[in-house]
Amino acid sequence: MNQPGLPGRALCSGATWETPPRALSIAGSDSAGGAGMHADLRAFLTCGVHGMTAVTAVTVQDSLGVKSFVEIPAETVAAQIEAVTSDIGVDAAKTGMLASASIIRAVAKACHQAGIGRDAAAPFVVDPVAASMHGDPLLHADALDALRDELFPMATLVTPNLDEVRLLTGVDVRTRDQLADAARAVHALGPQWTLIKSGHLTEDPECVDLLFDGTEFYELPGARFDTPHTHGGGDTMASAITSALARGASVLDAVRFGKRFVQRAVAHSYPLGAGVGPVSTFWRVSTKPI
Ligand SMILES: Nc1ncnc2c1ncn2[C@@H]1O[C@H](COP(=O)(O)OP(=O)(O)OP(=O)(O)O)[C@@H](O)[C@H]1O
Ligand SMILES: Cc1ncc(COP(=O)(O)O)c(N)n1
Repeated sequence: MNQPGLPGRALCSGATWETPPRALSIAGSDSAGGAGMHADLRAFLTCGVHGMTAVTAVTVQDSLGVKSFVEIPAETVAAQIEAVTSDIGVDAAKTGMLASASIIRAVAKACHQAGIGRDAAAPFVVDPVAASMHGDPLLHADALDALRDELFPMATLVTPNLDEVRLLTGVDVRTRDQLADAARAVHALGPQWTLIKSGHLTEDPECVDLLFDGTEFYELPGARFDTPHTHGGGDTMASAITSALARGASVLDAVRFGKRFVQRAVAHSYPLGAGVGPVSTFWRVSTKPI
């Protein structure tokens, strides 16, 4: 759904800027700046994509966990999606924290109307965020059915971690060779592609994620870095994938790019506060003196 942007605007000495691909994050905010829509916008920027947001919830969060959150009314979430997609357009979208069943239903309807989804013009990445890495819930327990029934069948790609796999399907993955069972069980919920992330297999010396299209399995190998600072890793990966999709990549290429991107982000993670620090995209931007 690449629509021509406004004509490039002359800045200085003949320079012009063209409208970059446009990606939409439907997610919660993280006051600590590590995860959620903050991570999404950083990944979009560093992947050369214009980022837009539909905020679903405002969390009170620091490096030690989520203290509380307030939800945005479902109709306001839908209105944000409607506003930006009808005026600006969208080349790919992703979801993160959705908080409640009513927000999920509103997102599904608004995305369908905006041409976002597996059978629509703009690819749709559903990251089924259920809890923070500290275990604080970010999704009401009664919203799982809505996630499974309304959103998964619309998704171009779903990207659960192993806790989310267990919540959604009951499959409990303890070793790498059980990832394929998890991928089959998640895939049965209706997405076009399924990516099972292996970050929580902490006994495994590597981080080998598994991608499945319903027929073929694709292993995504990667080193496991010895760092506790992986806050926002899932959001960063899903947003890098969404950026690549917005730029026209195939799902397989986009996921391979997302894996390389998050690997480097984990490798450059840093401590922050008294708890867990974020993965970093600083390696993609200039740190020259200002
Ligand atoms: N210590 C690590 N070293 C290298 N890669 C990692 C590490 N931890 C996670 N990853 C990778 O980061 C990506 C995110 O995986 P993970 O399973 O942690 O998702 P998540 O739980 O949704 O992330 P988040 O921490 O944001 O909740 C995957 O590609 C995973 O393999
Ligand atoms: C708003 C928001 N969205 C997502 C996460 C998950 O990230 P993590 O699992 O790294 O805590 C989070 N903590 N906050």
